[in-house]
Amino acid sequence: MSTTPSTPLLKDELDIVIPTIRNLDFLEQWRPFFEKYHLIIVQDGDPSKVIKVPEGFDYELYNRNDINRILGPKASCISFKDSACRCFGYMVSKKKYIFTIDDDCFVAKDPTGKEINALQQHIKNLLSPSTPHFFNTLYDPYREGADFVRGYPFSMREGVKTAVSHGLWLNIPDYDAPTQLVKPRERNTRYVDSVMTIPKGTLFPMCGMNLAFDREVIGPAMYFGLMGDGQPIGRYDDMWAGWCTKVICDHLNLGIKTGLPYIWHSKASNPFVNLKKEYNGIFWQEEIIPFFQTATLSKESTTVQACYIELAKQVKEKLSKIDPYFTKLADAMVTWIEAWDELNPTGENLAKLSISSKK
Ligand SMILES: O=c1ccn([C@@H]2O[C@H](COP(=O)(O)OP(=O)(O)O[C@H]3O[C@@H](CO)[C@H](O)[C@H]3O)[C@@H](O)[C@H]2O)c(=O)[nH]1
Ligand SMILES: [Mn+2]
Repeated sequence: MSTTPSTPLLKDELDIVIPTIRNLDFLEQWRPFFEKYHLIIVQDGDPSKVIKVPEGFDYELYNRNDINRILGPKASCISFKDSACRCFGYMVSKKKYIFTIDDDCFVAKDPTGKEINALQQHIKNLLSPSTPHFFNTLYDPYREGADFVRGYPFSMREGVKTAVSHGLWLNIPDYDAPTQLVKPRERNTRYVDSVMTIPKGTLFPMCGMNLAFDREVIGPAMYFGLMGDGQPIGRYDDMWAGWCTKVICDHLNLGIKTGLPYIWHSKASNPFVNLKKEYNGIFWQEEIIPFFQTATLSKESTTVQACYIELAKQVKEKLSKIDPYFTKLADAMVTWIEAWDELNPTGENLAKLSISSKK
């Protein structure tokens, strides 16, 4: 008889956020795993298009008109005609956890042929600690049938709170355009049965395709940077969020895990279109990465919002020399936090709001 403790459903504490430009038939395959959850659908592109959602799902849907109505001028920080728009869903959610998935991602099978409940694995990842300060060579020590290995300091075995769970993809890998062009037929067939904590001080390329996070702990850092219509860059929205989030997680002693669960990524987007979107990013990231690698946050920054605002100031000071886009991005980062706090008033920022309204 299995003694493995069952994973809580968290059905009333988790929203599923889906950015989309198409009908959501893909949900049929996820129905057994998703039907109990509330969906937040962020419709991108033409707001007059009707997005069909299969019967039986509980959802709220926001198109561009809704985003403009709700945020007013602050809607300028939400990308248009890019999957980065998904972060609006994080902002309007009222739940503790978020899982975001693309509409061309389906249920994958593990090597035994069993369908993978990606959401359940993300919840497992988020509910168990991370180990960013000392690498466990047997990977996730909190997993059934594993543990800390010899030489792992007992004083560090409690781990830290997990803020982000980064899942992977079978079939179409999340490659950049140059790699896609060179290896058009490459498919990811390797199922690696592992979850690892990304060590403190190490950045990683966060993909928004199959991603979950603790919204109460790290939500304000999950701004998917300004991309798409009118912007000189695309397909770096999730990367930007991941780099900001990792610097802030390291500062606030929070963990990020990557590995299981896998989803089945069914469609490769057009590599030529992607090359146009990524072009600047491929050059700029050679300067962006050293910026994040050397970014430091002050000890006075003890909340995600404070860290994020401090980071935005550094982006404006240190990256604007690359391109004026970074001044716009830094301003959008501040607007995002203002919008987040407006939609998610807490004790602290309520006090600030009341002070500013008395001026
Ligand atoms: O203008 C758009 C285009 C697409 N979407 C929705 O976003 C996701 C991802 O779209 P798609 O699967 O077509 O693109 P990919 O290249 O596979 O996406 C990966 O690259 C990253 C781009 O930033 C993204 O995070 C990865 O998932 C789908 O749900 C589309 O419907 C959109 O909203 N607006
Ligand atoms: Mn895709």
